[in-house]
Amino acid sequence: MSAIRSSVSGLARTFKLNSLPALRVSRLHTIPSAAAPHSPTLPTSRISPGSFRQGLTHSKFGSSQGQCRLYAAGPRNLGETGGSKNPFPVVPLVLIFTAGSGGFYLLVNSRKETMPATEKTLPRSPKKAKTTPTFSPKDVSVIFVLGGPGAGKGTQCQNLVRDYGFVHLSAGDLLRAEQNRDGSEFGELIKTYIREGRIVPMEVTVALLENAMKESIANGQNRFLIDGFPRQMDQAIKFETEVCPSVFTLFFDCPEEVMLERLLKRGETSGREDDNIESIKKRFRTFVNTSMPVVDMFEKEGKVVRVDCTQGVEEVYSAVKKEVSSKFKPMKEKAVMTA
Ligand SMILES: Nc1ncnc2c1ncn2[C@@H]1O[C@H](COP(=O)(O)OP(=O)(O)OP(=O)(O)O)[C@@H](O)[C@H]1O
Ligand SMILES: O=c1ccn([C@@H]2O[C@H](COP(=O)(O)O)[C@@H](O)[C@H]2O)c(=O)[nH]1
Repeated sequence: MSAIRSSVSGLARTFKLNSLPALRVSRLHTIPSAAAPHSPTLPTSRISPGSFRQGLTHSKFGSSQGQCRLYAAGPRNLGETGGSKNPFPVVPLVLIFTAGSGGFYLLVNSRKETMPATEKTLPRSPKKAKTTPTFSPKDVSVIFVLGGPGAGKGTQCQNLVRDYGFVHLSAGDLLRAEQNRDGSEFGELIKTYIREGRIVPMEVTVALLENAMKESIANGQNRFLIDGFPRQMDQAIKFETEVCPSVFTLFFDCPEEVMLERLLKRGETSGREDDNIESIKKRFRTFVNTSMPVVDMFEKEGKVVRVDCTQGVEEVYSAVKKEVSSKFKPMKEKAVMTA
């Protein structure tokens, strides 16, 4: 075996592989050498995944050249091969090399047969997580608006839109619109999650928000109230890492009994499938268990502005305005036409 190894590494440093498709070879990168029992004649300790990687780095598989350097080791003295005194060592070496190449080919082909169909089409390296947000906080301002169901988030956002020119994006509204969109592949899923008061998988919601933001930014708007989001820790991290870090979170503090009363009243006319007592109770539970930890996390970062929401709409808005004014200027009064 050692003679074979020496011979191959010393003599056959370059050989043609242009008949092997690149896919089969690239697949070898992921095969541990321990799982390569198919060619007893093949010196697997030399043809480690690392060796292939190194070889492939310098080769042009699938190109017209189609040659692959296999080993980095230097050439060996032919006289060392097995200590043989044969003055013509070329013939056994050629035989050994041919056997080795055949074994190699069989090994490569056997991997191809056992490869799952999906893996054949997958890219070799998994998609890397995004590390830079799409929008810079220098250009785009995001305020998260959080609070229990029925606390009055939407109501106060409307006031801020009027006075400060924010774009109001309610995650719940976006999800409901997607749910009702003809042909949406997520419609049924969203419906079930909303009815159960559960949090829709974040990829859907983050994509809806990001798309809506892009549209508004294209229209020259760059201040956003993101209402009812993030409601779960993973959403918060994904959004701030991949879309845009927030300026702060406006948290509407409201006891459950007040929220329940408001929601039941709203349910008389809202037509919302989750404004009923069963769904409301589930939403309260989700809020306490899943969404409050997000508020707590931002609070620890000193990024929460808490507003008491038990008062009437105007009183609550005075408190909201005070907080928002410290960071954002109100829009100028619209010019009024006079006769
Ligand atoms: N301060 C308030 N006092 C009395 N009623 C209010 C007050 N704020 C909002 N409401 C009413 O309570 C109901 C819930 O308000 P709103 O829809 O703004 O809450 P929300 O927090 O956005 O709810 P959800 O999270 O379920 O969308 C509405 O009918 C609204 O008119
Ligand atoms: O980020 C989010 C926001 C909302 N949902 C689901 O929508 C409903 C209704 O949300 P509202 O803010 O009350 O309009 C909520 O109960 C969740 O089921 C979500 O999944 N993710």
